[in-house]
Amino acid sequence: MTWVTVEGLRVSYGETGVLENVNLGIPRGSLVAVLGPSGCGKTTLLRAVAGLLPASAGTITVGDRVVSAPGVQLAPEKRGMGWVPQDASLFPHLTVGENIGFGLPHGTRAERVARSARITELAELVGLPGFVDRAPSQLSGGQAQRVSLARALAPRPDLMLLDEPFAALDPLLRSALRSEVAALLHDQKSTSLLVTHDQEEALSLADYVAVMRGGRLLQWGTPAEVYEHPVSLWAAAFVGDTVELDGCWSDGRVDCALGPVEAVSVDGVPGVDGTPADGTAVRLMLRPEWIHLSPAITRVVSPAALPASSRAVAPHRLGLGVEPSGTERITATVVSIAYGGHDALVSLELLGGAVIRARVAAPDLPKRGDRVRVSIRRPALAYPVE
Ligand SMILES: Nc1ncnc2c1ncn2[C@@H]1O[C@H](COP(=O)(O)OP(=O)(O)OP(=O)(O)O)[C@@H](O)[C@H]1O
Repeated sequence: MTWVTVEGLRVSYGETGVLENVNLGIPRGSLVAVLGPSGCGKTTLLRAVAGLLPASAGTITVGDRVVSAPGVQLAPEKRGMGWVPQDASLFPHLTVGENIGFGLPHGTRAERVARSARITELAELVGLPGFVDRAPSQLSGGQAQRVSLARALAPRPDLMLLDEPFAALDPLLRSALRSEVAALLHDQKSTSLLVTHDQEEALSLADYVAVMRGGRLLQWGTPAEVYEHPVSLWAAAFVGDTVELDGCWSDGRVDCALGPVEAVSVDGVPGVDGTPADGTAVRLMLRPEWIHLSPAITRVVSPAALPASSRAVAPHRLGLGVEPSGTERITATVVSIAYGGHDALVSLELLGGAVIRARVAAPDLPKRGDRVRVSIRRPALAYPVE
């Protein structure tokens, strides 16, 4: 069920338009990541939803409450939203507990008792039960961010807004804290909107990803939909690594430097009823992990019959599960390997001189200079030539 709806949102700074016709539907209890490059308008979107910026057109609804519409501009504190900023922004003169309880009423005795219980509950929830009397200056960056999260969650908001909440943390802490926070938000059944320019963060945390560019939403989908079926080459390259080759459409395949590669055409490739005409020029896109490498064996010889120095690349070193069937295979030479620990990007020179990159699990790496055969694990995507 859609809980938060943003329709036709336009936001400007003076004469300069920043957001144009933004539409979003956030299902209740889900975490949506808005992913886009610096300056595309992510923070502006979050601020408009929070009520910190007026919209010049469009409607924002939370549940059955219209919080922003022509003639309606509900004040931020009346919107029932929690905000987690990039830098925690704790009140330095208050303790951790007072920070967490900041948005909770405490006029009556019953409210003070409930507030105190909620502070204890949230301090435990974010893993800081012994910290309530500490000053914010005595916290690490990660601990401060947890307090900021607890403060935003305390009044049980209808919508959590998170503005690049992990950007200021070091990479190891960032990845640990973001999984923790995502689990916590799910456990609390929070509906959350997070903005980030980090694709790994968006893909690993979110239930849905909205890709944004130049003040507009380019694509909406689950992380897998956005990664595996990007709407444009720009979106493909922004969301992950790509291998791109020019080619020519021919009956469900694209003839390119990899030979004929099975492909699906993306909207915009000229054709009839979504099917491109044979001979249409296209740009083929694959993810590096869709490329499979196997040893370039040209004749069957028992390995035991060969001296050790001349044995071909051992199949187990090339991540050879079952080789995909039905795909064309082409020979290539390994020209370089960018080692990344868990896996590596292996650059391969094809016969015509084109260089492509394949992602290979690290224990199964070939060596520079090895000859390998290349096959494709799944249909590639064909985009219009830009
Ligand atoms: N107060 C302002 N007055 C005028 N222009 C602004 C103002 N704040 C932001 N902008 C402009 O609006 C555009 C969108 O800014 P915004 O901060 O929303 O982008 P962003 O995607 O969040 O970027 P980043 O990832 O770098 O934080 C940018 O071009 C920015 O220069």
